[in-house]
Amino acid sequence: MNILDKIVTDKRKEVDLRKSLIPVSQLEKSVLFDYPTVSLTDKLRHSETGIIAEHKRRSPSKSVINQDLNVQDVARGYEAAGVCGMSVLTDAKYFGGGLDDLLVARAAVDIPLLRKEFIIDEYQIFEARAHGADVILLIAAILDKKKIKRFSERAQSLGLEVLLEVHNEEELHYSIMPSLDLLGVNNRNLKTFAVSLETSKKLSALIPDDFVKISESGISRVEAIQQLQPYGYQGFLIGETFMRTQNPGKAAGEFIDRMVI
Ligand SMILES: O=P(O)(O)OC[C@@H](O)[C@@H](O)c1c[nH]c2ccccc12
Repeated sequence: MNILDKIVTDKRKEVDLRKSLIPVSQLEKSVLFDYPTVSLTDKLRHSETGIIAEHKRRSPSKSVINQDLNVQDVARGYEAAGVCGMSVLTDAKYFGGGLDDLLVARAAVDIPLLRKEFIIDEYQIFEARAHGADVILLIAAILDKKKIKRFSERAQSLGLEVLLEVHNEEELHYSIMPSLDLLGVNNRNLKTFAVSLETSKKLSALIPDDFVKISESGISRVEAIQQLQPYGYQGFLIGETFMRTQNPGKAAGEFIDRMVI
């Protein structure tokens, strides 16, 4: 079993348990459920930098990245740095995150928040909405076309935007549909952890212009972004490069400063 299969197997059990504890009807009653959402798409279309900064304590590929920070500080730091949005890992077992992190970030900042999660069930979309997300991630590698359609339509009906993540041409072919807002190319292969910016370059021409394109993972230098921009990328998802430092907000701010010189 590859790591992605393992994550999905565990996620199935986790979601079934969560569902039995908190029904959708209860999530719908949460204060945040009807709270207005902010558009990441709009922010990226009007930005010259397009940085989406991630909160990630650890990962299966890198083990511990940074366990010592508090989410509120990180979120405020990212917002002050001028990022377009923040991605919050909510998976506990493999990434050390949780839905509480999303709630704390929501209380701290107004920038668009992405729930970074392995979504395999519509229930998780209701959870995302109830915990202050503006955008959800759908990973093509773990979903089929029918699910992508059902989940993305559900998300949009709840006022959320949808970022679809792909890693290869085949995934792109079956998953492009009008109910998506943002198309992300993951430079990291989630099954092998191999990282290559070439993935973003190769797939860019196959993504229709109506979607905002995001390049995800393995970005550590401004030069990488300058290489990707001519391929039409308007968003850049960066985690480790910022989270490895003691002050991710400061690192993001310095990175952005270097971009606009
Ligand atoms: O830390 P990096 O290499 O900058 O990567 C961030 C982000 O792209 C990565 O965490 C990610 C992209 N897609 C995912 C799907 C699930 C979990 C994590 C991810």
